[in-house]
Parts: sequence; C-alpha cells; structure tokens
Amino acid sequence: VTMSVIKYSSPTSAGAECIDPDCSWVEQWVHRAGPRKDIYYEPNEVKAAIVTCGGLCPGLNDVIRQVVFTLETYGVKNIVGIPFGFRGFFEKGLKEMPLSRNLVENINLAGGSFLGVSRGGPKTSEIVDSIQARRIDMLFVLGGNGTHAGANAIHDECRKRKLKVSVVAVPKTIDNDIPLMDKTFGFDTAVEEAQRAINSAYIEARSAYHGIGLVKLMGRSSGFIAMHASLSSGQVDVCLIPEVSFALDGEYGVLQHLEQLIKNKGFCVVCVAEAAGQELLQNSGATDASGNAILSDIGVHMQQKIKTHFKGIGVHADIKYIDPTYMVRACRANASDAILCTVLGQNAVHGAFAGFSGITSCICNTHYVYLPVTQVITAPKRVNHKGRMWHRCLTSTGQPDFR
Ligand SMILES: Nc1ncnc2c1ncn2[C@@H]1O[C@H](COP(=O)(O)OP(=O)(O)OP(=O)(O)O)[C@@H](O)[C@H]1O
Ligand SMILES: O=P(O)(O)OC[C@H]1O[C@](O)(CO)[C@@H](O)[C@@H]1O
Ligand SMILES: [Mg+2]
Repeated sequence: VTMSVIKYSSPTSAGAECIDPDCSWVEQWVHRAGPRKDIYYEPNEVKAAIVTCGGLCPGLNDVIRQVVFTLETYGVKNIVGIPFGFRGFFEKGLKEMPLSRNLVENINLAGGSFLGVSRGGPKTSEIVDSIQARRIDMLFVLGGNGTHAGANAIHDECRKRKLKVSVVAVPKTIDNDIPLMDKTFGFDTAVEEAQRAINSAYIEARSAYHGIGLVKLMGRSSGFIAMHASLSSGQVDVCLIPEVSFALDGEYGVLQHLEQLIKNKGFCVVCVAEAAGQELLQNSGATDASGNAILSDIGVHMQQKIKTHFKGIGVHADIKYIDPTYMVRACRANASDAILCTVLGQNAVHGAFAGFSGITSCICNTHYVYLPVTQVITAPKRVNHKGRMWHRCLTSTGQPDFR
C-alpha cells in the first residue's frame, strides 16, 4: 500500500517530502495486512496474550473479541488476558484470565475494557521476565502512543534475549494522535459523543438571554476531537485547539469576538480542546503514572474569564459550561469504529501468525496495513494548522485569528 496517494509534480511542490539526498520524490510503501499462505507458528503450541493499556477508548472490547475469535479460528487453544494493562504482568494478586469465544461473545455490547486498563507499571525487563515465565508466544498490545513505545521496548528486549515472541499492537486512542494512519479506533465514537455535548450547549445557549455555551473536549496534545466535533455539529462559533495559539483579551482576543457574537447573533457556542491555551495557565509540572503531563483546566479558566469580561462591560451573559470528559470515551463503539476494530483485531492475529513482530495493525489511505511500531512513536500527530481540515473548520465557524 502506498503511503501517499497524491502524486507531486516535483519534490518542491507543496506537501512533498524530500527523503533522499537528491531530493527526488521517493515512494514510500507499507505492507498490506491480512492472512498469509505460510504461517510461522504451530497453532496448537501457541500461547497468546492480550493486554489493554492507557485510558479507556470505545472499541477495546470489539478488538479483544476479534483477536480471540481469530486466534481460535487458527486453532489456538491457550489464550489469556493480562488484567489492568502492563501492571497485570507484575502486580501480585492480578491473575491472567483464560479467554475463549464463549466468554467474549458479547463483550462488545458494553464500553470500557473487559480486561481493565491502567497507566504506569513495571519496567520493560520485568514485563519480558513475566512474558518468558508465562511462556507467551504472541502478545497483542492495545493502546495509544505510550503503549506503542512500551510495545516497541518489549519487542526490542525480546529480540535481545532471542525470544520468539510476536509483539503486535493495535492503535487505540480517542485523541487520534498517532502518526501515519488515517485514524485510530475510538476516535469516531468520541467525536459522535462530543457533538452531543456541543448540541446541548447550543440548545442551552440559544434558549438563554445572551447565552454562551462552552464545551471542553479531551485531547491530551492535539485538537482532533474538538476540530471534528465542531465540524460535524455545525453549531460552533469558536473552536480553540492546542495547535493554534490565541489571545483571550485584547482587541483581537476571543472575549472581544464573543462580545460581537452576543451583540449580532444573541448567543454563541465555544468548543475548547483541553490542551488548548495551556500557555495562558499556570503549569503545575505534575505528571500521571505514565509520565504524561497533567494539564491545567482551560475550560474552568475560560468560564471565569467570560463571566468577568461581561460583568466588566455591564452586559448580561448566561454561561452554560459543559465538560463531558469521560462520557466521550466510556461508551461502546459506534458502527464505523466497530467495523474498524473488527478488521484491526483480525489483522493483528494474521500479522502474528505471519511471524511479524514490532508491528501495529492499522488503516492507511483506506487500506489495512502493518506499520513498524518504530515509525509511529516518533512524535504525536497534531492538527496541521496550515492544512485544509483546520481551514474548513475556520470557514465553518467563521472565527477570525485571535492574535
Ligand atoms: N516510553 C515508554 N516506554 C515504555 N513504556 C511506556 C512508555 N510510555 C508509556 N509506557 C507505558 O505504556 C502504558 C500506557 O501509556 P499511557 O498511559 O501514556 O497511555 P497511551 O498508550 O498513550 O494511551 P492514551 O491514549 O490513553 O493516553 C503505561 O503502562 C506506560 O507505563
Ligand atoms: O484517563 P486519564 O488518566 O484521566 O487521562 C485522560 C487523558 O486520556 C485521554 O482520554 C486519552 O489519551 C486524553 O484525551 C486525556 O487527556
Ligand atoms: Mg498517550
């Protein structure tokens, strides 16, 4: 599968990448996913394990279910779930869970993870000690960028110890911040849920005298959920994302624009990504168990600033703040995510049986592929503020530059 579907007229054309010394265009290709004629493992002898790490994401159960189904189809009998992420390899009292088609048949009907999730946990060497002690041949790792870094470290350590273990990841994150792939599973569902919150904010704002609906949406370092939910709802006047800096105060600031919207339209809706405007807030420097920065609350900050601003200018404003946080990810997968999860889960097993390790099962240019994990952990994907999607969003909201 070719990585780029657009043919550039020359290496200097907009968007072209120069990846060889002469700066001529070099096609990049990636392996198409799916079953192979020859398989590397004897299914009868395989022990396969599944682990889900990081935060929750719609579709985790769909992937677990498909991995189990597909393993059984190959003839694997020994399938286990590692409880509560990488911690399950280490914490005493956490026992691996035998999995079968019967057991996982209906788990896709609920959100969350049947196996449980966690952040932080043991060192890579301890995880690999545990993999060795449990005699695991295939490890299916479901998670985001942190988990992929973990999967890569496990893969490297297994190679170093000459263990024949296939480590296969499946990219999960509502944030959609993993590079090179069209999208991660869970993102579509999160956007769908998020636009429900926007819709409520719109109804509240529209029905109030000088109503201002404010919605804060997840996204640790990128504004994909906020941008897509704003686009899909069509009800947002101002969308703020971390990739685009903005001023709240001043002639070109957000508050001045809200003042105009209240004057001209009578109400307005603002959608802010949780990582937006962090430079306007105090940073505690705190991190979570996985080492991710804990963000300051831009939603509450904006709510206060809007209240103070309108009070200051003597104009009535009725602010309705909605923070749907965990509601956008604790739900079950929607139809398109459920299909994506089905294909990714099945392909993960085909990849392991083909003998691959250190790969992730994903979608690229509408085709299902295996990418090397090393390629997707270089840096989180972020909204391109010069890209078409962000400009479509600006056209839709009609917002100016807030600088
Ligand atoms: N660089 C790394 N090397 C090894 N393991 C890591 C690394 N980064 C994170 N991990 C491990 O991966 C697991 C998940 O990481 P993290 O909590 O960052 O979630 P994530 O996979 O990025 O998903 P989410 O989208 O929910 O943030 C944790 O158990 C963490 O210890
Ligand atoms: O689950 P926690 O630890 O509260 O983390 C929340 C973070 O996880 C995500 O839901 C997924 O990375 C982010 O959008 C959010 O910043
Ligand atoms: Mg992460």
